[in-house]
Amino acid sequence: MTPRTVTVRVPAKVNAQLAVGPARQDGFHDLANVFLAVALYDTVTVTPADELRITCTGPDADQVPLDRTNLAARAAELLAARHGIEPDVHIHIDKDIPVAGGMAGGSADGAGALLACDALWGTGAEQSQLLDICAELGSDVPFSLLGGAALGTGRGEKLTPLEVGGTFHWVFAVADGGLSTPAVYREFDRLTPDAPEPVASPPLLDALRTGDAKALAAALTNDLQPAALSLRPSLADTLETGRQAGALATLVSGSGPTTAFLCADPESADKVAAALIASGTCRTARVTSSPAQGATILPA
Ligand SMILES: C[C@@](CO)(OP(=O)(O)O)[C@H](O)COP(=O)(O)OP(=O)(O)OC[C@H]1O[C@@H](n2ccc(N)nc2=O)[C@H](O)[C@@H]1O
Ligand SMILES: Nc1ncnc2c1ncn2[C@@H]1O[C@H](COP(=O)(O)OP(=O)(O)O)[C@@H](O)[C@H]1O
Repeated sequence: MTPRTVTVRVPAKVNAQLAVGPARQDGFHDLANVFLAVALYDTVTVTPADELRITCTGPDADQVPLDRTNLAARAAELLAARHGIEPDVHIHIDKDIPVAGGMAGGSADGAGALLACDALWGTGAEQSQLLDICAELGSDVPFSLLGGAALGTGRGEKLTPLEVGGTFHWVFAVADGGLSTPAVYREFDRLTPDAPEPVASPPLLDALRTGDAKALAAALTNDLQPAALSLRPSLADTLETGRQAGALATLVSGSGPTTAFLCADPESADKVAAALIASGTCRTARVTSSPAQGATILPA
């Protein structure tokens, strides 16, 4: 029997390494993108309806498009088209991942809607077919489906799962307003005319495998960070506040403007979050951990 409603939980991500090569002919950039899923989640619920419609709740809900440009709507349309059915479904997104924050919230909703519609419609797609649709939706979407940790090559859509030997503790400082991912890549091109081919860092992969937070802190890099700081110079104050409060490492999350702080333990993370909130250099700060499971159907 096919279910009447399906709810899927999908994690945000941070890029432990984001090595960016030169712009390709198609406008994308080749990456060595070490994705790490973090335990901040959107939940996507799908229910049969007369036609495709989207609703959204959560603190940033007013910034989420409710038309067919929403990645969750596009996911439902792509899956339905492949199976010759109509995408008549109500998709509700309960959004906890910051919008346009460099944490792949839209990608999470795309992956979540795809998995949920597959279960609702009984289309029974293999994971490899779902991953292909994810790659059509966006470079980060396959990782949202997979979760855990993975190296993304190509434009980030070709994934190799990575082993993670422990729990890492993070604080994310949420900024006011988002940053446009294409604009940050354009600024990267301007600042980095001779970008080398991107390569994954062996010390970083070792640190993930052994679960060594200090080694991971020493190896975190983001080639988009100078571009994000150039477009949003105030992020430097947020990074400095977290560093002074005891973070092991500070980093812009992907294309930003969310900033990420790797901490030694949950107590240190609480202290860093409190300092960030008190400083007024961010809208809010969230304490969480990684790795986190990819898109998961919740029990009815
Ligand atoms: C930077 C990263 C790091 O994981 O994520 P965010 O920080 O935005 O979440 C990703 O590369 C974002 O991936 P995603 O948001 O899925 O991007 P897409 O929809 O595929 O592409 C949007 C635009 O970003 C640029 N883009 C994206 C990926 C890539 N490898 N090279 C690019 O140049 C292109 O201008 C493209 O038109
Ligand atoms: N489900 C969605 N949730 C959030 N944003 C979405 C969604 N679908 C499409 N978007 C669009 O994608 C843009 C990037 O959003 P998001 O994925 O949250 O950020 P980022 O790419 O920085 O991780 C938003 O500004 C919005 O216009």
